[in-house]
Amino acid sequence: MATYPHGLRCRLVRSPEATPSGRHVLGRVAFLGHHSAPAVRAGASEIGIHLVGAEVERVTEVWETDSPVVSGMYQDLAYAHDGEYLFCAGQVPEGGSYREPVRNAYRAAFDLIGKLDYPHVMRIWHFIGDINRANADGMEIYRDFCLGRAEAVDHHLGRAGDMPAATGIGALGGGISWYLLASRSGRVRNLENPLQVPAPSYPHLYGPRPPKFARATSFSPPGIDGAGDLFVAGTASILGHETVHAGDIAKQCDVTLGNMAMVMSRENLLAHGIDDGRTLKDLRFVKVYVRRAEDLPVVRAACAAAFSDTAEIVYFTVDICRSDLLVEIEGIAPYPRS
Ligand SMILES: O=C(O)c1cccc(O)c1
Ligand SMILES: CC(=O)C(=O)O
Repeated sequence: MATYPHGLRCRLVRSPEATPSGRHVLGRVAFLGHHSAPAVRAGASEIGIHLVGAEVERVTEVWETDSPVVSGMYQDLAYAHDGEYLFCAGQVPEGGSYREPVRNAYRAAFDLIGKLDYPHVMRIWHFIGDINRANADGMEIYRDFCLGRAEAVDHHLGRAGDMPAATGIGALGGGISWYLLASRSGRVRNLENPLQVPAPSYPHLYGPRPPKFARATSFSPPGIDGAGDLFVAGTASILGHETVHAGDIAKQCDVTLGNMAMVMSRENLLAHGIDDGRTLKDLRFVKVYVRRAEDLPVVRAACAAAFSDTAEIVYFTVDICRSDLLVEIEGIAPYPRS
């Protein structure tokens, strides 16, 4: 993915293969037909997320570095780190309420980040079973999750503390599976999108505490100018804070892609003090989440037109954090651009 010293690299692997020589695996995220608990396997942190039916191609996202890795378990979190990068994965079991277990899981991760000294979190992913269903108290599970996360973030960063680009999406299995990437000395800058209200400022209409994430995160290792690796958060058909084009998959794709293009644009990077600019064609690793399987052909066509032929694009059929959203897309535009 990147050619700077201490390179962090992502690969999407469709069948088991050997790690290229000189590379070391920090984390493996296997998208499977079942969940598997975070564990250390062959020296790397590994988690299995139930995101595909038995009939669908399985894929593993592999995070590699070029320095040797130390791995271990910390309170149910499986982690690996190389002196510059930390990968950490966790799973909150299925239950009637997520507020407290999510708060505890986030606290464990903040503790680990502090203890190991990787203060710059650059990206987080969460896969939430029954995301649109009610918990035992009648609150939508996504809102319940957001509440626990917001409380942990308040505690560790303070109310104004900002969080990096994230994904919060459905899963086929229950509970919450999640993983993050952090760095020791790189520079993390969280970006907003002028077309969207920052998620942490969403009105109470969407739940008692807002989702704490940025629209994109620029990660620059020491010595690299510009945006470095640009992580674009899970993005959907939201303008301002409102869902637009409920029920219309083609229009939701257009708005989603427009939001992604805007957050990466030169205009937006300059507005955040970053002298750089990217387009949808710079995205190399794209995950596309589609609520209804019957919408896949329309979404595939929109993505094929928008993204580069050399982009790796993976499609999953899962629920999305608002019941009226039909599609959500995330991606990574790595440094250097090609
Ligand atoms: O709550 C989140 O972290 C989140 C982030 C991005 C998209 C999304 O649907 C949810
Ligand atoms: C996708 C989503 O949940 C958001 O942008 O708020």
